[in-house]
Amino acid sequence: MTTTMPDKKSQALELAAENQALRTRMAYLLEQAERNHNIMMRHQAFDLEIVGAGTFPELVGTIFRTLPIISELEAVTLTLIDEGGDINTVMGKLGVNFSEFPDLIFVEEVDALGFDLGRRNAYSPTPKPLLGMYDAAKHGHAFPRPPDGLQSVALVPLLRNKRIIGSLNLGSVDPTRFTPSLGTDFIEHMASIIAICLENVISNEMLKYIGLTDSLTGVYNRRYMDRRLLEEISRARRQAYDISFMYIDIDHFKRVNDTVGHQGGDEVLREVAQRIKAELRLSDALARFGGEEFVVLLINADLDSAAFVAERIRAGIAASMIHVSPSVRVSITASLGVACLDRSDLSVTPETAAMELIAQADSALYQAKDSGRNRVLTYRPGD
Ligand SMILES: Nc1nc2c(ncn2[C@@H]2O[C@H](COP(=O)(O)OP(=O)(O)OP(=O)(O)O)[C@@H](O)[C@H]2O)c(=O)[nH]1
Repeated sequence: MTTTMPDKKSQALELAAENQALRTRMAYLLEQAERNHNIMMRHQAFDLEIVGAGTFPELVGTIFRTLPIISELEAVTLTLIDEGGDINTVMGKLGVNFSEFPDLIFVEEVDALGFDLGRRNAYSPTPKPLLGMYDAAKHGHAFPRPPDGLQSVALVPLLRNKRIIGSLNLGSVDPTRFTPSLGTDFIEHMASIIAICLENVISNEMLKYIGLTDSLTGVYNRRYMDRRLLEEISRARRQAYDISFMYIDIDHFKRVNDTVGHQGGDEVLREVAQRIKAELRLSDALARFGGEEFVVLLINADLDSAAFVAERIRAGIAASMIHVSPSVRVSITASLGVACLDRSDLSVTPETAAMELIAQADSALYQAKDSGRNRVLTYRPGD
């Protein structure tokens, strides 16, 4: 009877303390839930953004810009498998500037990604992410510019239909961020969305490229040149520099076909395309307009310098015989017509200016053919 009071008091104190602890725990859990909710929302917005990316630079740009922020990471890099360098070549041709993406790494084969793949076959389980402390010798290939104090990393395979297309590489200065015991569902899910988006934009860009190139010679086609010409005419007018256009037509190509066959003729077209290309600058554009006709758009070139390049191309084509097979060689010449864009009349639309420029080069080519072939003629207004 006499001892119950202190007990009750201490019980009450204990309850109050427990209550307080529960409240603190509750507040912590609420804060965590809110934080997770925010992270989820940011990731959902990120997913929407990358799913909506229409081009390769837009997609990788978004990944490198946004992912480090929403995931609170100090390093995010991407390694892509590019067997034979096709992705690199096509993206480069479509104007992707890889120097803008120093954290984009291309490797030739899957072994270079650093996953422990062992002997794989169609039934092998999909490889799991690699998580752990950063080790320059082991992970350096995935972090070409490691941030100061990089501590823990996750290398997450990018998978499409069980095929590894690359890896998403995440790095943190927090040593506890990526530990081998951490659950990987979240980062695997993120990597799977990134992999789908990457595959999508890469195939879209490849299709775009195929639609703009000539399948026989690999140079651009008429559709590309028509578009590019309009862009370049507008730019040349704005920035006041010269552009020139050149028609190149192989002489007596019908005879070549008759002599070496259509396949032999195709081989000649491929070789001529290479010989023209060898004389051009990277900024110039070469296209096959169809048949045995090539055109070149020269940026920052007046009529005289374009004629000089044309003469080099003519000489390059005529210089040595073309091997169409180990036992058959043919001599080829070409005629060239060159014209320079008239920038004086800005009331002319770029479309009309393009048509005029093409027609002027064509008329110079006609004269070159007419006056004996294997020569360069220029179009000079008023001549
Ligand atoms: N092998 C091959 N031949 C083609 C291709 N496209 C067009 N040709 C041929 O190119 C030849 C063009 O002949 P023409 O336009 O008469 O001109 P040419 O014989 O080159 O004579 P000139 O231009 O006047 O010097 C035709 O025989 C076409 O069949 C192609 O993709 N491959």
